[in-house]
Amino acid sequence: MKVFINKVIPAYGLRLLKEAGVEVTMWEDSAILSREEAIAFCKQHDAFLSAGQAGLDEGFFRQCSHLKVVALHSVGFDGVDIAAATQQGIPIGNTPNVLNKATAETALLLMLTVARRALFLHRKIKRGEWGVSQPTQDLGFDLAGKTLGIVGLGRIGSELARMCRQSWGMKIVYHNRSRNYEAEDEFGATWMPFEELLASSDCISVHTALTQETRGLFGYEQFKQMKPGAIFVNTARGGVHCEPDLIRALREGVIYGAGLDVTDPEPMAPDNPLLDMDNAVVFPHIGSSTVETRNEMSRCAAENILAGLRGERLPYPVNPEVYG
Ligand SMILES: NC(=O)c1ccc[n+]([C@@H]2O[C@H](COP(=O)([O-])OP(=O)(O)OC[C@H]3O[C@@H](n4cnc5c(N)ncnc54)[C@H](O)[C@@H]3O)[C@@H](O)[C@H]2O)c1
Ligand SMILES: O=C(O)[C@H](O)CO
Repeated sequence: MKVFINKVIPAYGLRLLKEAGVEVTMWEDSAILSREEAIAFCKQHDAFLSAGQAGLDEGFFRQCSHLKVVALHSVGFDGVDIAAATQQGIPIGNTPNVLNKATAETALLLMLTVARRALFLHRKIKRGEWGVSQPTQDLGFDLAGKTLGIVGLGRIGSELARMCRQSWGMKIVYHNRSRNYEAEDEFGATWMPFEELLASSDCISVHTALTQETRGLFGYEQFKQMKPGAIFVNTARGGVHCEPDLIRALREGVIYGAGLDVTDPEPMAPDNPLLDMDNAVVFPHIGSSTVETRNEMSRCAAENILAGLRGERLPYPVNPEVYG
């Protein structure tokens, strides 16, 4: 059995595959594979482990209908035509839960960095502007005791809520498609309509998947409905906010600041205005980028591949309906 891997994944997951006798081809070049190149490789293999690949659409799955499994090295599966994979009988797997803490920590890091103006202050020292500090100078604001609004209180949103409630005593409000009663019981989270959450939160963190419903959910009108002193954080997908609207809101001081781990497109161009703004911080999509978490993600992906190759149900299935 042969698996094609389109990027370099941790040795941890690779070892699981090799120890099980799977023949591995891994694309180690820094040049990203085109959709056509990925299809050509997949045609020579029984399974595909994808750490982000453009064009996993209806045509891809039609041309690669022989694949016994496609294992994503991510929890998110936007950009993958799941219905088309299911139609071709291909199980898709992902890596849920193992990255909750790392991604929630990234959101928290962005919240703190923006609230305390950390990047601006770092640049100030670099410019030689660390003079006599005045007690009224370079002030940020406390997260402690403030209201955190979470849009999408699923696995990662709940982890962030837990951290912020337990360690910062933040009040948690949320908007989700359905009520999350466990979270309400565990950390007193309060569900509210989207508009009410916008107006009530000192910090808003986005944790929904990117779907037709959530694309462009945050535009200028939504930023205007937020408190003028509020922070916007997005570690979900860049498509959930409208970037030109965010830039306008930040320039006009409509909101206090923004922290982004995700942008649209990725990678962000080096001349993007957000990179020069003192009230914005951008990370290059590193939510799950810790050694421990990436090892665990590679384990999940390898286990999905092995189960798929054996014709067994995937341990972390995205489309369980494929089993009928
Ligand atoms: N920055 C990163 O590196 C990184 C890492 C992991 C995940 N992510 C992103 O985070 C997303 C969330 O991951 P998760 O594991 O917590 O997923 P999840 O499915 O557990 O949580 C998503 C939540 O959003 C809710 N939701 C969906 N559509 C909604 C809508 N229109 N309005 C309100 N709520 C809605 C769902 O009900 C669910 O509770 C992923 O889809 C991925 O895009 C990013
Ligand atoms: O969805 C995910 O898991 C991340 O965004 C990719 O690492």
